[in-house]
Amino acid sequence: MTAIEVRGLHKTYGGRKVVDGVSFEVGEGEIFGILGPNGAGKTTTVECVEGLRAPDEGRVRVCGHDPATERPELTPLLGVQLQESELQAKLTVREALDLYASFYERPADRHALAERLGLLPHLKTRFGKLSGGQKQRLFIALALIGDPRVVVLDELTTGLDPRARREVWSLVESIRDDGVTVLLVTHFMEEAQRLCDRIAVLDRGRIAALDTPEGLIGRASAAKEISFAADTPLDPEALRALPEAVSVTVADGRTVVAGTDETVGAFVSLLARQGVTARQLRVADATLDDAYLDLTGADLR
Ligand SMILES: Nc1ncnc2c1ncn2[C@@H]1O[C@H](COP(=O)(O)OP(=O)(O)OP(=O)(O)O)[C@@H](O)[C@H]1O
Repeated sequence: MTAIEVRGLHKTYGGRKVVDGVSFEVGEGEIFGILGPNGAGKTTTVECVEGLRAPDEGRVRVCGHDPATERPELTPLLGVQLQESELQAKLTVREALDLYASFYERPADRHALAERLGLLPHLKTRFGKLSGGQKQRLFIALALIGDPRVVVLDELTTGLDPRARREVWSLVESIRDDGVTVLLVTHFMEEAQRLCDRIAVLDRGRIAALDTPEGLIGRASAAKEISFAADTPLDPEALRALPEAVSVTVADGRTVVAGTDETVGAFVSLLARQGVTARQLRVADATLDDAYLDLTGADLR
């Protein structure tokens, strides 16, 4: 079943189109990522899904409801974690959970939720005293407190250290394992690659690509990257002539050849023919970063 449907979404601010015909569908139980450079229109798109902004044009449905006009029907079905959320510094974790639970007719079990998110030891801690990771876990708890079918998470792990980020990823996976559909806005390639079933790459208000992480990586112009140092320099022209070689660069004594599996095979034969020994030889697969750069010309790293 389709959990989220977005068709021909348009949004203009002051004569400038920031969302320009965006369409996608998210299946029930899917983690769907929206990735793109700053200002690409990601937040505007998800805020239309959340009913926080009204589209100028287009159709948006969440669990079959129009977020712009069917807010009461949608409230128990949709959980939202806002970008740069803040709570009153003096509010304790328990008070925040109680307050948000009071918005719903049938809230989730607060104790079970706090336990699952590792918040039980912090119930009496004031929001202002929580670490970044603890705050993010609380925001996830608040997004889940209405026991929703769909949850929107916008830049969830920005500002977290690598350990806290991984903890949050495991939580997102466990949410999905419970059958909840997740719409995730992220700036992190590793996060998108690890978590998302499918990703829409948004660029200047349009979808530049929509595919599985593997499918997107397959679109990178170079699927393999060979890098090495050689005592006897290899002729760059011979390297450029390798089948399917996309580029050859030499810097600080290391040569990098971007290409495909076929390039790698031919490169090994070339080494043998010329009797050259390659030191510190590495062959790396293309990553989502490479595909992203090819698709948008932008660098998120
Ligand atoms: N209320 C508004 N009024 C005018 N312009 C806006 C408004 N909200 C967003 N914009 C502009 O629309 C464009 C898209 O913004 P949006 O926040 O959707 O992008 P984003 O992809 O989420 O960016 P980021 O990664 O920086 O959060 C930006 O240029 C932004 O400045």
